[in-house]
Amino acid sequence: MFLDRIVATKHEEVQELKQTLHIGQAERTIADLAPCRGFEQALIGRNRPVGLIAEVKKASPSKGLIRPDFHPVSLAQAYEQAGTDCISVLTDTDYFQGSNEYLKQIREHVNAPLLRKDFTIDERQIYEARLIGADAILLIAAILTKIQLSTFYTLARDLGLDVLVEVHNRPELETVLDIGKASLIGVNNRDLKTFVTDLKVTEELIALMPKGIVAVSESAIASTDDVAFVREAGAQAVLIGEHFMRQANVQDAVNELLGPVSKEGATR
Ligand SMILES: O=P(O)(O)OC[C@@H](O)[C@@H](O)c1c[nH]c2ccccc12
Repeated sequence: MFLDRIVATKHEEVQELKQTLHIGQAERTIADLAPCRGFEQALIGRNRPVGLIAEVKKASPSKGLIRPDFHPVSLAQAYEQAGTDCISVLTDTDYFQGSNEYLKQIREHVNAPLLRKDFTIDERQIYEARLIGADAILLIAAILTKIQLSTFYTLARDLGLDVLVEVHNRPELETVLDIGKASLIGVNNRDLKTFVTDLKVTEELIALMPKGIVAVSESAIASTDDVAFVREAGAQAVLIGEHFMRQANVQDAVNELLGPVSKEGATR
């Protein structure tokens, strides 16, 4: 199964990270870094009625090569021009053809808060995320124990990072709510084990979230009807990759899907 393979690959990568990333040294370096840009805060104070995390994504295991003509910095700049609130950057190399380098380069050229999109299974990856310039990390409930979710969450916050905790079903959401730490929760409409997508997952799970959670609907959003559906279901923000990556003009695509930036932003 694909998710098991990815996690196995991550274990190998973590073994390599153990040779190159020393936690004490990382902590000292991080202490001197500029503070993170507020990722969650950017979604709360969003530029449009619905918040947008636009994703820089070259390929995926389910769709293969999505954008052959791939220039990560130009794409991120186009997203920023379009008034995206945040940007997600895939850093996994083997399955998504992403790279830490892409995130570093984007960090140098755009101001929007950045999500390091990867499969975090070890604390070292959290230090690494902060060191390459991320403002937030993703924690995927499907691949972590409750204890890992809790300790990784706290470590990330201690390093100044925001955390998007991703769930796909009710037991995962219940675990995350039971830990009681997450304020930003993403519902992945795609089952990472089967690749089946269904926007109704957003509807089902956001209904179970307490007030005060910033809810993000992730994956398979490609039309204004899709955006309207997940908003109606209570999503404050959407995470969109493939749809934008398939458009020649990414900036226009954002404005067509989400409407123009409105001064009222979240209040409308
Ligand atoms: O390209 P899409 O269908 O718009 O989806 C974006 C994002 O939600 C998706 O890339 C994603 C959501 N959760 C993940 C976890 C790992 C890798 C990728 C993802």
